Amino acid sequence: MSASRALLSSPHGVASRTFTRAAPARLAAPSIPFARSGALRARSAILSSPAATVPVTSAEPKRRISHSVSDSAPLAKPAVLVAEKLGEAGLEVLRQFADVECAYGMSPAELLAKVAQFDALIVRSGTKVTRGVLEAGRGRLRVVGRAGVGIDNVDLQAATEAGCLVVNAPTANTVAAAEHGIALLACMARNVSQADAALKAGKWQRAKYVGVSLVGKTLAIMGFGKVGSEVARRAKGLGMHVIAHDPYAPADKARAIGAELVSFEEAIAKADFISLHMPLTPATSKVFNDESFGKMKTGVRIVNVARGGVIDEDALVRALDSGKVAQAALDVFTVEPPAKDSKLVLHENVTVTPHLGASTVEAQEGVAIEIAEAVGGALRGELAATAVNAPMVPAEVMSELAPYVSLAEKLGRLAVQLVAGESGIKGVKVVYTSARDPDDLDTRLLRAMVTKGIVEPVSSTFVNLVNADYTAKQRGLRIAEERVSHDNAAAEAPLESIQVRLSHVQSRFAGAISDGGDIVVVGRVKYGVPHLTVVGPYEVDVSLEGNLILCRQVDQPGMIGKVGNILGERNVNVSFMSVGRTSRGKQAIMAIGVDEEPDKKTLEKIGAIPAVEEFVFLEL
Ligand SMILES: NC(=O)C1=CN([C@@H]2O[C@H](COP(=O)(O)OP(=O)(O)OC[C@H]3O[C@@H](n4cnc5c(N)ncnc54)[C@H](O)[C@@H]3O)[C@@H](O)[C@H]2O)C=CC1
Ligand SMILES: O=C(O)C(=O)COP(=O)(O)O
Repeated sequence: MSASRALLSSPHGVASRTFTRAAPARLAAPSIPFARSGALRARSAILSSPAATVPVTSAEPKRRISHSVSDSAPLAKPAVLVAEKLGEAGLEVLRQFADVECAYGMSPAELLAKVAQFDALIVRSGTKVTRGVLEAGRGRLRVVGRAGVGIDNVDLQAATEAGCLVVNAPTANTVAAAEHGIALLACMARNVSQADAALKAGKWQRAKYVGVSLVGKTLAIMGFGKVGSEVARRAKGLGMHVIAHDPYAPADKARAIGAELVSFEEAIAKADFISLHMPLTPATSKVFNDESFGKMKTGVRIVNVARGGVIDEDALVRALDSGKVAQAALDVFTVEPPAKDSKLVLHENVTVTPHLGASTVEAQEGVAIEIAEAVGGALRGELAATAVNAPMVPAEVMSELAPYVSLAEKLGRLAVQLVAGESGIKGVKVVYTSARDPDDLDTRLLRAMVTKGIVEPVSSTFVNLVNADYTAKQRGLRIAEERVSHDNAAAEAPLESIQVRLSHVQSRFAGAISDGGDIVVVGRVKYGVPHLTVVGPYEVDVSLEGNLILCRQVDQPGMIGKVGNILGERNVNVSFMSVGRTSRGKQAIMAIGVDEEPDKKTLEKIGAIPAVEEFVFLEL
């Protein structure tokens, strides 16, 4: 049996059965059951790490990466460069297996000059691990450890190209960030930093610094993930009314904490205080801008311990000057450190801290240990649950399976980008249609890819084969699977189609909602390329490459030409176009593959065509 066939083998042995997998309670190295001989080889290949250059056999107790040293040769200790302050407890862990050099405050040139002498580099948010750094380290540098959550300072693509594994420490600083959010909230409301500065300057100004109370006020938490939900818990304890906006969070998780999930518009309109906890993604970049500030209550107060880039900082200065926003408390900035003459930082109604969210003794100890262990494990070639750029499957297994793996991820990405509103994702169902023997369909890898597609575009979590089920469980995503037999015994392809269904969820594109009220997308592989074949009730056929515009319109002649012309005029190259309709003369949808993202004006022009009822731009 081929490696890819082995990957699809199943222990279940029953066709057309429905089963819901409960994700494992504890994270463990995955055990993938295989029914046939040859499977073990495939299994060990799947589990070997990204930089794997030596395929290993299942008999080996530990898996290794990129070591050319034979087992009998004495192994030199790896060298680890720690470029930013790391907790002593983590340094102790590192020293047990590595020669450790701490070189804090290096200039970019110093880092470039040094990095080639090390097997691993550990950083926090203050060091830019650029393509140049990764190229300078090529040949020796195998692991970059980010002692914290956000990896926006690491060039992931360059790391992957250099065969360098990037690991992070995503959980140990959650509580610290939440506590800092609460600290800023209270400080801001009571003018603590302004009053402190005044008193130290000899001014006793009790009347000037009358604050506002928190109890009974409405706090909107934007981004109900790890940090946001901890802030919610604490704010409830302060007697605040907590609402939250997170289109991808499960409503029952919010309910359990006593927070109500609402739409973006409702959250910002109702809030007295707004606390930001979403990751910086293309969708959240500058989402707090003139328009959104305009919709807030006059006198709203804003806290940001997420990433500076989610706020248009010039617009915030304008809103502070006009009094629309009464106060802001900021731990993070678009550029760090911000300019010394930054109007925002110097604004009298703004409280600032220099990216201190994760900076508690306890969090730094936790993060340091978490990253030291992750780096140690990665250097030994063990599986890294917190690997950020680990590919799911090594090359030899990918040959036949690659398009299905990509299809599963892209359907997940597509489905999650269609989600809108306040209800959150209640459940995910993946339906595989296959002509293969039921024993030959283990869907673990495909399920992991769907999870990756759903989670990564909207969070700071990175999903790989090791952590997929754990991540889904942690986020409250219940992923049910169904396998449907396809009656085509001669079919060579492992799968006919994959359907991803998000149950009872609101959508940015009503055309993606099926009869049952679910967002439904279906795809299949054609000529080795993943294609989208169904959206909601509509059949389409568009290759899943580049980006996609979905457009719902009244079924009438000339629509393709109109939309095509608008895109052509703006130099947007159309790679694919397909129209699907439920019945003649009623409604149709157009799926248009485009190489580049059309600008706002172009999209508005498409929306202005009278027969167009709705449209959405999706990144694949
Ligand atoms: N200031 C500091 O020192 C620290 C900052 N952070 C930052 O805090 C942020 C949150 O971190 P975690 O909670 O660990 O991440 P997380 O991934 O657990 O949570 C992020 C949440 O935001 C939601 N989200 C995504 N797009 C959204 C949108 N458009 N609108 C509303 N919600 C959206 C996601 O569904 C997810 O639930 C990250 O940006 C992280 O880098 C984290 C730790 C320390
Ligand atoms: O973990 C994160 O995302 C943070 O923002 C913390 O950054 P730091 O490690 O304190 O430089």
